[in-house]
Amino acid sequence: MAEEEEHLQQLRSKATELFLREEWKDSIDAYSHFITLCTQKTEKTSQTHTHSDPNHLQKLRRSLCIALCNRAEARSKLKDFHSALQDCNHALALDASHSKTLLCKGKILLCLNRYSMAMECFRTAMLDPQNSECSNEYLEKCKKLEFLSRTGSLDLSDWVSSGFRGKAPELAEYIGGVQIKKSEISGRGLFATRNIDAGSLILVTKAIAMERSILGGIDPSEEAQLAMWKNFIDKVSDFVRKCPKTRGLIGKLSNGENEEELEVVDVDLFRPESVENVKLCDEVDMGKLLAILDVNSLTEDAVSANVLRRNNDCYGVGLWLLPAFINHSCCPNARRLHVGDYLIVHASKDLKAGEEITFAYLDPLCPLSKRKEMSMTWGIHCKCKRCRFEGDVLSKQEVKEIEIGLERGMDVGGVVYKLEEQMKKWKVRGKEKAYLRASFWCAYSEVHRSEKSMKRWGRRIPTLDIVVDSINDVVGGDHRLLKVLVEDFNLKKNSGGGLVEMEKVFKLGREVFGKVVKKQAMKTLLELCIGD
Ligand SMILES: C[S@@+](CC[C@H](N)C(=O)[O-])C[C@H]1O[C@@H](n2cnc3c(N)ncnc32)[C@H](O)[C@@H]1O
Repeated sequence: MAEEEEHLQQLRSKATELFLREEWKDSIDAYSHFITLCTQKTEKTSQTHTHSDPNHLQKLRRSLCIALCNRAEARSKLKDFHSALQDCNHALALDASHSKTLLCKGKILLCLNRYSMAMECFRTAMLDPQNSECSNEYLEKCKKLEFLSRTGSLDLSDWVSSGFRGKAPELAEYIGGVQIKKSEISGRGLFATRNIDAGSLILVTKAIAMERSILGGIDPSEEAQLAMWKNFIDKVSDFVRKCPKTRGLIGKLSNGENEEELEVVDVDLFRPESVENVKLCDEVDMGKLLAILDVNSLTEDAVSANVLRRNNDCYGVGLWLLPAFINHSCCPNARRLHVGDYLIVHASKDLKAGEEITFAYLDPLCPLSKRKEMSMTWGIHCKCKRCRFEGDVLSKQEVKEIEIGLERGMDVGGVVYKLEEQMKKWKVRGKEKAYLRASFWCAYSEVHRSEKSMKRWGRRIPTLDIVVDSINDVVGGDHRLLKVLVEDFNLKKNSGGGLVEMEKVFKLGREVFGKVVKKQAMKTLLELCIGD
């Protein structure tokens, strides 16, 4: 008996030592060994009641509770949140008021963005004077995040005003008025359930996994990209293995095949607090997982990420679950912004209830042929209204000549003039005119930048603000259009005018960056936009 006690004592000391040295994996193994033996001993003792010390059972339970709590903490350090939570629940079943476990469980729930549940833990942990100060700090943080996640009232102003320097602001997951439905574009899509005005927040989602790499230069080597992609896959598969909920949800994403037959998923499953309702799936095989990542992963190419990348050549790839239901359109109505591991999606046009929310997976200010080429990498064959219209027009000899002329370095003013004249002849108006202008944006912007071209063509082609307005109407906010407007505004401001232009700039600014910043921070963004 004494030998058994001594062995347990030694095991516990070894596990604690490893834990204090932050050797998480080894300490988990040592605690697991201790927990198994201690559980057996506890059961035996409680069955026989033969031990002379009446406090013995209580001591064993206490040791078991502490060991489970420490293993939970070690597991959470390795991001094995599911098993860590199980340990916490087991420990709390032994002692419901064990404040260290309550604190540990609260922190894990906070990492999983389950704010209300975390708050409960911190409130109870506060009852222990030893942990009350720390629990209170966490409780306050949790309250703020819970409010953010309920209301979506995000404000990135301070961070933006500092030029994205320093620590990114604490964000919370938020799901606005959206639902997943069958889409006419392909498979399932994300739809607005209420009217959402341009600039308003739609979603804030934390990545399942992200990999960032300092790739150096604008054209990183294939080797560096492959290494980053491999690390990313390892991270996702590790997470999927450890977390049944994530496994269940990833299994619902498209792998690019038979999309029309895929199940329409309830958006509530993606709320961090609604864990228990997910129908768990045992396994996602590696082949399917790779296909899913291929179809649904996003690179960090949004504006804030670009700014970050400019500072340190950082480049990232990640998987965000709910945004993975957003289909592509060449006339998108939503944009994304990256902040840390979070993806922020906002409306870049006014959305009507019932309307499908779409991103541009590829540059919408490109000619159809280029867009087709780029969409091959996504494995999609876009059949949006714009592509269908341009497909018809492009078969016309005159447009072919315009394209060839551009490729051969023909005077851009002449190209724009010819295109505008042809559109008049074919009676192309409104949106359709904007489709073609968007496709030839390069030529429009170049001619307006060149004094020489403007002298020659200026009076025969539409002004830049007419072009920007019409393109903006179909592609939603775009930073290149914004840059033009800001430059125009600066010119007019210097000659004493510019109020109307300023209003336009701020409107387009909200479409490009979202309403997540105050006016002062928007000015910083506009300056960055010009500098690009
Ligand atoms: C990120 S998923 C979007 C959600 C997907 N429709 C679903 O049901 O899960 C990307 C896949 O959707 C399809 N897709 C998205 N936009 C498309 C478009 N404009 N045209 C054709 N297919 C599209 C393609 O199969 C693509 O690989």
